[in-house]
Amino acid sequence: MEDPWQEAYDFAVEVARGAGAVIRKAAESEIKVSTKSSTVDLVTKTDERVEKIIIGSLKEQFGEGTHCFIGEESVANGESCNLTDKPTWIIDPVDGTTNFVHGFPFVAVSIAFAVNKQLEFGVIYSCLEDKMYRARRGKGAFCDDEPLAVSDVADIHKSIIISEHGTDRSPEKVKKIFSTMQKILCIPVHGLRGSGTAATNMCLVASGAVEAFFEIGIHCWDIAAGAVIVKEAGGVLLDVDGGPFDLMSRRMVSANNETIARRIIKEIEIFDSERDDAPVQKKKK
Ligand SMILES: Nc1ncnc2c1ncn2[C@@H]1O[C@H](CO)[C@@H](O)[C@H]1OP(=O)(O)O
Ligand SMILES: [Mg+2]
Repeated sequence: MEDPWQEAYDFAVEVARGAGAVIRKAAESEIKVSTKSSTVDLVTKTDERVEKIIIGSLKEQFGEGTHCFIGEESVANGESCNLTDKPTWIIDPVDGTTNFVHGFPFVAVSIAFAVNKQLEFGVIYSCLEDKMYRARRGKGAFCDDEPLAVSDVADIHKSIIISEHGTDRSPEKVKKIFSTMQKILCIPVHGLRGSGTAATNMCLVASGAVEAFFEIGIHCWDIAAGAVIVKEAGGVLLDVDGGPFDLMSRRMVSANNETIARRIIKEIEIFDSERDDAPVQKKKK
């Protein structure tokens, strides 16, 4: 078969659009909030409902036996988070749940697809802005059919960098996060930002609106689709220690180029976070 995954790619775009419409509608009604690992780790009925809709549609289209599914809420409910060679969908139904709860206007549906552990395509629908980002390996990245390209800034002093604070409030981790941000701010850079969703942050790198986004603590479903979009827009992905990007490692630097990525890496204070594919799966965040 010449182009085996085009149908899956097109279908993912439509599924993301439909899921985004459900989220938009839910954002207009009363949002009932529960918590997962801590009081700041939020989940809503919409997260669970939208994940069921997405996985249900994909299973109906592609069959349950041949394709595997890694979804944020399924993993929180005890399902496995192992990436195998099988065709695998990696799904975050509502990336930016805290934003969704507060009405902060960046919320994204993130759907990625990997085969033989290689990411084939990624779709991110920023549903409150109504922007559809997508990329297929080797075929470029787009936002609503406009090609995307990363910024050409190579001087860190002329950059905007995104990072986030995560959901862990242990003082040692928060201290490292703020110390890293302080060091980067004082390089100095033009500014620090954060949209509250890793998926949208990666789209901002791919669009050239910022030069880099890095974070420790994120999960594979937060960054899988964004990884394809950043790469296809001409950007780079690295581990926070400068090694190769590892989707299951819960940490990542995405940037417009390697010079910017490596300059940021010099300042990052690394802290531990259990891998997504750690042998014993607990409820974690
Ligand atoms: N423990 C964690 N630490 C850091 N970021 C996390 C995190 N858990 C989830 N994230 C994700 O990182 C971004 C903000 O830090 C969001 O995309 C958020 O996804 P979520 O909204 O789906 O939970
Ligand atoms: Mg997420």
